[in-house]
Amino acid sequence: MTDLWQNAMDHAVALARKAGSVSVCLSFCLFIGEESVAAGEPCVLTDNPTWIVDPVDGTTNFVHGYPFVAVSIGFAVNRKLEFGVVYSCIEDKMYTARKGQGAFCNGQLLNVSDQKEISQSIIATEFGSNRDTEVVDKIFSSMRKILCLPIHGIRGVGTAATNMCLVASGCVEAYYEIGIHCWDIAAGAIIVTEAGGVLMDVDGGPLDLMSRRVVAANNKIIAERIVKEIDAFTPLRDDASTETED
Ligand SMILES: Nc1ncnc2c1ncn2[C@@H]1O[C@H](CO)[C@@H](O)[C@H]1OP(=O)(O)O
Ligand SMILES: [Mg+2]
Repeated sequence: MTDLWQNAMDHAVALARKAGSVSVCLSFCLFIGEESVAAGEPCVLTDNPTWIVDPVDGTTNFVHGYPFVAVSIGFAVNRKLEFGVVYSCIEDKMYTARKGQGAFCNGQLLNVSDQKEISQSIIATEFGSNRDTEVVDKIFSSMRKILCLPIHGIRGVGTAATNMCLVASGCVEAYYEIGIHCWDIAAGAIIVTEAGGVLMDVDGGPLDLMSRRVVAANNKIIAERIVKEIDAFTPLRDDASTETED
């Protein structure tokens, strides 16, 4: 039987190669994109097939020439991700994952790290974009507590999509951040789970794509260990102005 979404995924791969020029929509699909939402389009995830796109993830990096920028294309049906494509443009790394079929980087199968000891782990996170001192204090407090568990180190390449692919690749054990948007993490989310990893909210509950909070980890042990140390806060949801009743 023809795999309809595989065809769509191949289309996404081809488009991601044209980094920065993504303007894609099948006629029956909805679209959530950083630029379209900034232009006033709704940001609501329904059961309809929906593209969730960030044409340039790592905008600050891009502006400064810091060499990590990604195109992120997720595709959800019935609010569940069917596939994800992240193209790390400068590195020329194409990460792909189709539900139930594994995660790949340039065609090589990806597996998360099998590390269970937090003290042997590298954790990725970011300082974020919010400069309110209360928020910055919470971000530093979380980092301080996690660093002093202790862990091997903290990293972050400035793009959520790439940070998640690094979890999928086994280079870092986990990535967490508060303040990102659904288009930053949608594609990376399925790449992480297809590589064997787990996703959760920063309070340990299930991931909510619209909540602007994410923990992606190689396993539940590491995820739950860092959740204990995160000073959580609650940014305005991505779907705040468009929430519909279920
Ligand atoms: N207002 C903002 N400023 C900077 N980074 C932001 C942001 N909102 C979300 N992010 C995302 O957070 C991560 C870095 O902390 C990046 O994936 C970045 O995506 P962006 O480059 O597409 O904006
Ligand atoms: Mg982004």
